[in-house]
Amino acid sequence: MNTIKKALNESAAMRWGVLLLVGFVLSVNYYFYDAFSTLKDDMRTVFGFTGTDYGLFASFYSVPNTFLLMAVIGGIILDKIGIRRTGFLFVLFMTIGAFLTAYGASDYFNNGGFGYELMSSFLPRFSPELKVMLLGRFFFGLGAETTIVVVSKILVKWFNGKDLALAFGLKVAFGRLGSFAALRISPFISNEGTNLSSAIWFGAILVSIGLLAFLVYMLFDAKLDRQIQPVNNASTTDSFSIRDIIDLLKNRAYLYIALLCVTFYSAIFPFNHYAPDFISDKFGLSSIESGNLTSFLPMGTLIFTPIFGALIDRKGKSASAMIFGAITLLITHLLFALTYTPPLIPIILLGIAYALVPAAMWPTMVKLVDENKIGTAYGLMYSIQNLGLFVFPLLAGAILDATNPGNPEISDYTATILMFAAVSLLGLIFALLLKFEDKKKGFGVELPLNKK
Ligand SMILES: N[C@@H](Cc1c[nH]cn1)C(=O)NCC(=O)O
Repeated sequence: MNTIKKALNESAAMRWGVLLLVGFVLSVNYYFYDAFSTLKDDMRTVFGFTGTDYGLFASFYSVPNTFLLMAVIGGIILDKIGIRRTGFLFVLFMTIGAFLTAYGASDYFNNGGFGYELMSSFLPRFSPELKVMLLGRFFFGLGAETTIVVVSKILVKWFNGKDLALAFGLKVAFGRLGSFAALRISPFISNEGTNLSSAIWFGAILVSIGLLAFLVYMLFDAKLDRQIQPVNNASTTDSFSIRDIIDLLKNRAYLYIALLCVTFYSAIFPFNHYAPDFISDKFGLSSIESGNLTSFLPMGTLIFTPIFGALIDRKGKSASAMIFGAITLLITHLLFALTYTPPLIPIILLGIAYALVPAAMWPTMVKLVDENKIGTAYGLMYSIQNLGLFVFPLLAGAILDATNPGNPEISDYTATILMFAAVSLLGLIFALLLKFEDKKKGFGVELPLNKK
């Protein structure tokens, strides 16, 4: 009788099952990241948060990843101690952060519960609930970014040579599904702020279910390791050197793509934090209506990112796709800031940019960097990106407050959105520089990703 067993990753059903499990972890990550954008106005009425307070809250996600370089360090830890221990640790951080955030917003805490006095005893400019929520956002960000790097490594482990690009496109789609759900469910539960705390607890509970899903994944990961360990042992000993980071930063094409990454996402994610409130204020919609409208964005990208990814696999033109996406983003912000074009039109344009650039940008890394340095390359790119995700929500909140004195119910977002347009213009310049550098050095960024 034949006793040779297939490794788990050779079964298509197992691979897609694993994608579903870790995709769920990403969905809850993105859910909690985006759940607050439709609650901005509710946090203003319930907690008296100003635009600056809200901007600070959104920005705190990036503090550990930028100032403590946690995304790079997380990537290095991942390469050293492996997927299971790193993944568990960082998904746990994400869960602790989500629960801390919900605790800070809870009625129990705000009625003098555990820690309230302590939190009232310093920095009186910030309310006790904001301070606890900032701490929660810090831990959530610390866990969430490295979790994305861990999931990328899991996909390489299971899908390398077997539909890897499609798996990466679907990974982005799972994230967008979480954002879509957040924009729909969060304002619905909050019900104009009457159940604000429940809306945040709901998100935290989802994140904790993500931790359970990761624990289940760990069982499969351990089994796969038992099956493939002898084969892989020889190739997993590449140690980290600071020289790797210096070499990356000396590679101009890598630098341009990292700068495109920070500017492109800084004109999207921080904008998304304000989009439902902006649309509601400019076009006179309720928070549920503007949340529903904004949710077309992740819904569209959920469908189109894997499709654009599959096209780039076959036809190439990644640099051109990034340039086209950057131009579309610039047009979107100019339409939002300077015209009353029905908001669905700029949202569709934004969706095209938001699907096109990520589909082209993330896989292009394999053309610029050796495969054994790719974890460090992504980690460094995420840390640089988080600098933008820290600065721009803060700047947006400060511009909003400066141009709308007195924290009014309806705000004029023109100056804030023009700031996002300026950032998009910078992104376009870096996309063009990338294309020129590729032409000069011949990395092959415009060539298809699939090998003939
Ligand atoms: N670093 C993440 C930021 C993020 C957004 N939502 C949750 N985390 C990122 O850039 N992801 C790439 C993407 O295209 O979603």
